[in-house]
Amino acid sequence: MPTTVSILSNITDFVVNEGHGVKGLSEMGLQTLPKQYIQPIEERITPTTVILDDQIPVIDMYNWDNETKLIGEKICNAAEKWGFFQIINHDISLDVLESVKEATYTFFRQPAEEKNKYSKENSSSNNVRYGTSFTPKAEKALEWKDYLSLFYVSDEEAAALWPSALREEALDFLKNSEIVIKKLLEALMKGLNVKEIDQTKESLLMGSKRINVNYYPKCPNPELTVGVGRHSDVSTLTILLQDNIGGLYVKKLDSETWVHVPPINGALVINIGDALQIMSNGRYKSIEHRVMANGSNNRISVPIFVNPKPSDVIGPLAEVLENGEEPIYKQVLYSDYVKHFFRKAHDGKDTVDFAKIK
Ligand SMILES: COc1cc(/C=C/C(=O)SCCNC(=O)CCNC(=O)[C@H](O)C(C)(C)COP(=O)(O)OP(=O)(O)OC[C@H]2O[C@@H](n3cnc4c(N)ncnc43)[C@H](O)[C@@H]2OP(=O)(O)O)ccc1O
Ligand SMILES: O=C(O)CCC(=O)C(=O)O
Ligand SMILES: [Fe+2]
Repeated sequence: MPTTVSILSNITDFVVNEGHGVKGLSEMGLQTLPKQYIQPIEERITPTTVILDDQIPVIDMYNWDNETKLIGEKICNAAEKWGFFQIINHDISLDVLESVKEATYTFFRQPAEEKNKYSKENSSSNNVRYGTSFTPKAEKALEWKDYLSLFYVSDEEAAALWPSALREEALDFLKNSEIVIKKLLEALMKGLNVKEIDQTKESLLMGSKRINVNYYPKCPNPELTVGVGRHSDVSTLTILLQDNIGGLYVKKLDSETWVHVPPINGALVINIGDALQIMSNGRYKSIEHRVMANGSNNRISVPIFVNPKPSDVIGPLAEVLENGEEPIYKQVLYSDYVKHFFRKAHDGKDTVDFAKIK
């Protein structure tokens, strides 16, 4: 049985290689944050940069069938001004949402040896990955988060490869989100002058999906570290289910200030990702966000990343450039873009420079 002292002398082994994660560290009852997790001051979330008198829009989807245009305009406005919004009355049942949250706990409660079967080193597939922080090998300071990441290929592959602790519940959330994803994309495309989402567009906008489950355990000295560092998602859009703890912060456009995303029971947080920022030639904003660690509670979240297919080439859509607008992004192979994102530590909005016309 390793002692606390021996674990602390080799944090990376215990947390990363043996698969105990930060959950394992947290459950040892640490009083002080290990030095590996101490973030530089400029990366910590401090009250001085958080504003309380503004928040991301909350959009009610209840009357979608009768008010498609009005609700669609609110969605496009939010995508341009905030890049983030919450939706309520979206038609995914509370049961589905509660079940996937519970299953997330079921997965993370398992022993480290069980979860570590899905680590990068041990997983039988690149499409299923359990890990901690973001990309520990490339990070100067680690992030206080464990995750399981599941790339959806087919129900058959999920049945064969996804952990049974959450397979059904994750698939249910994915399947039930399909209708609202299509509504959101339909509205966003109308705002870009795209009349119809044909097969090519469907692949570009939602050709692949990844569902992550994130676990942020209670943290000693939460003010010195982060749950997730500043980043924008590389998706087309992300649908995020969060629990009632809070801690997600979003950067306000064209400012150095941040707003908190308050948990609303039954709501989903939607954000525009880099792929849609690029396709819209910068009209829709893929906004930086980050997660604060929490000193009193464990927190979980479940994002679904709706993406182009890895083999798609993305760039500003022809419909957006029709009026003579100059493209600010070039055409890039989506899998190259994602690999670039995953190979470096979180660095705010720098990923999108990969696609910028210099
Ligand atoms: C984990 O914490 C996160 C995650 C995020 C995610 C935000 C998103 O927006 S995810 C949306 C991602 N898009 C897709 O999944 C699109 C489709 N997928 C692909 O194109 C490919 O699966 C691939 C991701 C490009 C992987 O390609 P492949 O060639 O098969 O694999 P590798 O060469 O091994 O991967 C390249 C490089 O990335 C690392 N990596 C791969 N997958 C993940 C993953 N799920 N999580 C973390 N890291 C991953 C892999 O280790 C490789 O790095 P090396 O250093 O080993 O070369 C947002 C915020 C978070 O905190
Ligand atoms: O946990 C959250 O609230 C956000 C997580 C996130 O930004 C991500 O996984 O990309
Ligand atoms: Fe994110």
